[in-house]
Amino acid sequence: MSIISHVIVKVPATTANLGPGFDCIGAALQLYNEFKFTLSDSKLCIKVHGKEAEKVQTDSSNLIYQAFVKLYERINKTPPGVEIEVNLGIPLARGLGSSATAIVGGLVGGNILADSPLSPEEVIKLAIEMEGHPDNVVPAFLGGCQLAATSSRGWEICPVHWHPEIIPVVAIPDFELSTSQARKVLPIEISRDDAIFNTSHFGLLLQALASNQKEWLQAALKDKLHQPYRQSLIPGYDDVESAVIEAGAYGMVISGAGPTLLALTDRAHSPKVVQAMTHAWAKVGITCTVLPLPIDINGISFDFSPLSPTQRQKR
Ligand SMILES: Nc1ncnc2c1ncn2[C@@H]1O[C@H](COP(=O)(O)OP(=O)(O)OP(=O)(O)O)[C@@H](O)[C@H]1O
Ligand SMILES: N[C@@H](CCO)C(=O)O
Repeated sequence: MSIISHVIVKVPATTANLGPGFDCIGAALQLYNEFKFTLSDSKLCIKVHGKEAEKVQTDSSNLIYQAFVKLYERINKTPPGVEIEVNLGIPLARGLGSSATAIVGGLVGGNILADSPLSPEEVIKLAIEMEGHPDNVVPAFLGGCQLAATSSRGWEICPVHWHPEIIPVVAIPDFELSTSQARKVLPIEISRDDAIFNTSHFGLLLQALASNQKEWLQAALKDKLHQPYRQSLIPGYDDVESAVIEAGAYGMVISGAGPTLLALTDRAHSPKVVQAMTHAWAKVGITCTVLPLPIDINGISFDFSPLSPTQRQKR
């Protein structure tokens, strides 16, 4: 029996892939969704607040609720009645890990209300299983920049040092691109040359992120696994990239599956890069919100209240 009446879980946005690290690396950003789970005797109730709130399902197909139910399935218990209140700070289907926040939020909220039967490692594993790849859910849960690789134990998760002088700037356009649509355009097989290209550039990326070595970062953000195939889904990609380089950034990549674009820059060039992204996209008729977003180093955070003695007696 739960001794907790409600829990609030805050989960950061994430930017996955970082160029050559398709499906294996991602970093948490200081932009958040917040989920409040309250035990309830009545049927499921989901309330959503914030911009784009009307786009989120409020029935049992809601991804947060699906994750909540999954948690209870994993521990062989019937899910309790719950009211879910969502404060959306992260735009949906833009490549900033909104689905990962819903999955992580639902699993963590469910686990806490069930008195934490699963360890953090088990919750992360379940989140990867639900999302299908680790590069958003792992940094969303743990914070910082995280690399995940399969192993005989399941997953090896490894923090990646991110030099504090490397500033992420995201340009979030006013159109959506679902991850499933952006995955459909990818080839099933790639050539050996492209595999070597990505292996070498990904190795360089890890060293470049840790050292802030300018030339390494400039080269390391290149990729041949997904970006060349996805660029045509993002109008104005080449214009924004040229403007960003001209403004002094190290480079630009697609954030997650897109359409948000991520520039990496040093602190001094950050204001110019913000302007360049805004203007370059406006020139091709696309309105966007451009934000320098520092790395979140904490991952999930939560706050909960115990049941009152009267509530305990009722249950
Ligand atoms: N806060 C939320 N509550 C419920 N469902 C959500 C929430 N955020 C996202 N979703 C679900 O996830 C879908 C978006 O997932 P999708 O993977 O396409 O985009 P993303 O996670 O924002 O981008 P990326 O995976 O590239 O970072 C939404 O259409 C919605 O169904
Ligand atoms: N690695 C994933 C991230 C988006 O969920 C992709 O690029 O499709």
